[in-house]
Amino acid sequence: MSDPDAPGTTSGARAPGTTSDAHAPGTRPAVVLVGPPGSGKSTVARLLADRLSVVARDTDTDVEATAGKTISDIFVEDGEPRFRELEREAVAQALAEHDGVLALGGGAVLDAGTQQLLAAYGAAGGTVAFLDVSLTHAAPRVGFNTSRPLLLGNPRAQWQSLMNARRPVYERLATLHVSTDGVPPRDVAERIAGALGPSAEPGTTTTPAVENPVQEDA
Ligand SMILES: Nc1ncnc2c1ncn2[C@@H]1O[C@H](COP(=O)(O)OP(=O)(O)OP(=O)(O)O)[C@@H](O)[C@H]1O
Ligand SMILES: O=C(O)C1=C[C@@H](O)[C@@H](O)[C@H](O)C1
Ligand SMILES: [Mg+2]
Repeated sequence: MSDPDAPGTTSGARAPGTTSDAHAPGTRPAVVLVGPPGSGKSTVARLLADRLSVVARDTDTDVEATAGKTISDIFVEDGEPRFRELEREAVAQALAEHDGVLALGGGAVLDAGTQQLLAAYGAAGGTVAFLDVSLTHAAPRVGFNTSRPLLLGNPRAQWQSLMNARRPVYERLATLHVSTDGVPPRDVAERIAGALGPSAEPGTTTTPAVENPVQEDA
């Protein structure tokens, strides 16, 4: 059994009121990863956390820990609205207390409150990285099996439909846009680490290579 707080591990949800990561007031994630299913958020979060010597956290894992069941079971037994409620709470809690790499569930950005929190985090200098991927590259990664309840039925069409609806949101909230098509997860993590700049690159003075600066909405 690995140490849950070791660098690169994915931490789960904590009991309300606990502070096992010893977060100081004002603490925020080093980076938040957003993107559709199969974009590599969970995978890259672990690799990037290793790279930065911090802890990775995944709101999907947090929701499952809180509910005591898998996301698929939450969808079937409690419905998507209940899942989204648990997800909204998990995201808010993680944004408030996690100081490592934070991977969000693919649809977390659809919630208006979450959008506000992410916009404020980005405006305050936080990094929201949108892991972009095309259907062609997402398909073999996701495998389109039953563990992703929203992709049941016609997985390819469902994925593309989700992505079409969400792309504007991902792009609006992102402060960093990383295309992952044909890019191995480790290289995706490396690109993000490079974009985070000197604070994530001890001993260097490299200018952050932000590929897609924040776009302010009117
Ligand atoms: N850049 C990449 N290139 C090739 N395969 C990748 C890449 N990123 C992730 N994968 C693979 O794709 C699969 C899905 O990745 P992962 O679970 O990290 O995606 P996700 O964005 O977290 O999806 P979800 O939104 O469903 O949680 C994994 O098998 C992973 O190894
Ligand atoms: O894209 C989505 O809406 C989802 C993605 C997964 O990360 C899970 O959060 C869940 O399966 C829903
Ligand atoms: Mg994931």
